[in-house]
Amino acid sequence: LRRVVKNSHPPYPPGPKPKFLIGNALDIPVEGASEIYMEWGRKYNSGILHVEALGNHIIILNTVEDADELLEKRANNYSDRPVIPIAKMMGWHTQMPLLGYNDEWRFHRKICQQNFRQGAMSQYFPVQKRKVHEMLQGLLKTPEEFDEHNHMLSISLALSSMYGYDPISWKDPCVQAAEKAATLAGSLLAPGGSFVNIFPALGKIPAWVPGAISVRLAGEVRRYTEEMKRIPMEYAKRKFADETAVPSLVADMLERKFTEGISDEEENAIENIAHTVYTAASDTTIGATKTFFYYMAKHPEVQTKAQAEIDRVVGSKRLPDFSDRERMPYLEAMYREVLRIAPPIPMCVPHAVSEDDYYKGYFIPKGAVVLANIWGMTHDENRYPNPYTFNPERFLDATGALNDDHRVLAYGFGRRICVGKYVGSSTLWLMMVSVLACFEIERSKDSHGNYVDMNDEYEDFGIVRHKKKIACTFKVRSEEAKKLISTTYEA
Ligand code: HEM
Repeated sequence: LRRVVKNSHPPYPPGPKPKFLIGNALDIPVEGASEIYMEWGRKYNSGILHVEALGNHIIILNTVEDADELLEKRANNYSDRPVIPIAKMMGWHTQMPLLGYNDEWRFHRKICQQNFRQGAMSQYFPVQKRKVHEMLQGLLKTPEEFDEHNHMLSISLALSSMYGYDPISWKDPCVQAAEKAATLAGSLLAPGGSFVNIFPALGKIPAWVPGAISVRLAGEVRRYTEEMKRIPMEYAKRKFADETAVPSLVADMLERKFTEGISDEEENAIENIAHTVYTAASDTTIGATKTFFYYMAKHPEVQTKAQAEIDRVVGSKRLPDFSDRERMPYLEAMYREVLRIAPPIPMCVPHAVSEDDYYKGYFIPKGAVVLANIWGMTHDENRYPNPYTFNPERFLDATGALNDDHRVLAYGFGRRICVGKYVGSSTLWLMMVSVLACFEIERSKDSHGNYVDMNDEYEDFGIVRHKKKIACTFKVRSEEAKKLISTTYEA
């Protein structure tokens, strides 16, 4: 009786009824989770939901108000991360988004904040401009390979700014290792992607045992991940020794190491951060760029308005620059709309609860995983009327100036909010404005001149969601634009 009294607590938030022994294991969605959780929200008439599978509790937050209350105001209790057994087997457990809420994470976060705060952004402008110009050059030469140019922009930008490593082609061994690691890891990290996440003991089965697929795949990810770390790190060290290193996070660390001296802890943290940025920054920026291409091809009228603003502010004698940003409200609204209509991490990176908590009369147990449904929040009709329509004007007032909705929910919440959001924002903005300054993006046509169907689907890779490949063309806007791309690139 004493145990029953001690263990009694208010109810969990509403959700599907758990089944005997397995709880909600079969209810937890594997694909399109954000839409399903929104439906549950309507069904159970609640913005906060609960499911339980094999002793693991999951809390889903469908509204900004609940996310603000728990992840922001009660951040002390909601900033941990769940332990994901397969991540350790892949060698990803030291990546910053997966670190627990502890001193190691605080130390990493401090270094990131020093390097990626808004005031430090101008140090990345030269490399961002160079990489975006390389993308324009690629789109000019081989427009049909727009998807590869998109991947190259994000991957090479991260490698260049973190290590001073400049991959020149898609076939670069480091880029290849990154692509393979990301694809395999995506499938293993997806909900239900590996039984090891549910039964950690399965991770101890040797890879050669028939059926130990997750163990084998995790081993492959680990090998590719080691390559992703080794190749650019060795390169950075070689360049430093030759005194030919260009500015980068790692070059700066090596410089300080051999002049003033730094602790092993700091050296380790910087190596981790360099590697984290390369994975955290690329998949998200690639996803947002795919969405941008898709909506431009789908909505030529939006493209025309954005190009009119670019022509008015920048003209045709130069390419756009960061100093133009403040004078381009329509482009800014478009950047916000791209991240609203398709947030690249629709269910956020999971947070975890450090201590038992009570909210709105419900019980939230210690250790519960908290999923913030970012997609659900950016498709809330009360916040964004006609949420499925791509409409940058929702971020403008009647005079065409930006309204006061400055918050980009796609970057997450509280103390774990994306620490690279200013880097992401400046890269995406410069990419969008530069591509539109130089190209018309159009739906592809068949041999009879009829538009071919656009694929409207998205697909999930682990926690990241990307637009499926689309058929579109990139036509350079003018001879002047063509010349600008070539000459700026050569300069
Ligand atoms: C469009 C671009 C991006 C989007 C949409 C995005 C989104 C996110 C989200 C949703 C989170 C989790 C937030 C939370 O847990 O509440 C996150 C975490 C993180 N992001 Fe980004 N991100 C982007 C670009 C970047 C870039 C460019 C960098 C690096 C320069 C970066 C580095 C990180 C890191 C290190 C974390 C982990 C933070 C922590 O756990 O404390 N991200 N990002």
